[in-house]
Amino acid sequence: MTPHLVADGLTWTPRGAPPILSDVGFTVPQGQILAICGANGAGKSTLLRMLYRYLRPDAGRVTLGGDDLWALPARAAARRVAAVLQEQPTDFALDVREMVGLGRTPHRQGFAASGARDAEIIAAALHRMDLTRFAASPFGTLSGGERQRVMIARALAQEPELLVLDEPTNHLDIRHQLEVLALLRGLGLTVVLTLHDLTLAAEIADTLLLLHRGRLVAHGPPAKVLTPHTIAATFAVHARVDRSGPTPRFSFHL
Ligand SMILES: Nc1ncnc2c1ncn2[C@@H]1O[C@H](COP(=O)(O)OP(=O)(O)OP(=O)(O)O)[C@@H](O)[C@H]1O
Repeated sequence: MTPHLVADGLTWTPRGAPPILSDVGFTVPQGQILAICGANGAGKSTLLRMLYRYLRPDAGRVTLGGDDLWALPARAAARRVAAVLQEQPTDFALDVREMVGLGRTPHRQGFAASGARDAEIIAAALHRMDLTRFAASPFGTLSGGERQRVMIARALAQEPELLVLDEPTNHLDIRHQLEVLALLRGLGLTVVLTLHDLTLAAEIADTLLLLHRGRLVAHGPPAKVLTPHTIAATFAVHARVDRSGPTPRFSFHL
């Protein structure tokens, strides 16, 4: 089966600095979830930026459904890839429905007003993220976790093929963490996300990629990738992996 997303040889070096990413490659089949894990500064957000067409790699390629992402017009790429980032927007004057409605922008023709179909899609995204009661609230009055759910709803309203999320469970309480991850699983979309919590990553991801100083340490099914050896190489900690339950549990020490 042809993978839906292919990243090949991704490399990026800022001017006058050492490489941030070196020859990173992976594939993600249609509808699967890839989790990227690594220490602070490992290059995870930099790698995501190449997938949502924000940072052009110095070398390497990203293809989605066989199309080179960097050869597509920006607007076409924006219809196909949605990103939920750690930095949240500051347009606090918009209400939640308007904020989610921004996800429809790449689908509009010229200055056309949003139509009934847009309104339906926005309402469905609000409902999915348990935000309907906040629809008329100003974005700026929401809690950090509620804002995070708005950003995910906005990405869903975009109806992308590929959803990229940078630490999507940040700010979320335990219930909403589990709900968001369950929702991502149920979407049927190709998803790439970064997560610091290895237990959550092992639970949600079909495949997991470990990055250390911009280089790939391991890539594959979580049970194969997350070993004491690879965790030590990635995070410089000793790890114990308890595999007695349905999903692995980790304990760490220095
Ligand atoms: N434009 C830039 N110019 C120079 N260095 C950069 C630039 N962007 C990122 N870096 C550096 O690249 C490294 C990787 O950054 P990145 O944000 O990708 O890490 P990360 O793995 O997402 O980290 P975290 O877990 O802390 O979010 C960091 O050391 C960062 O300082």
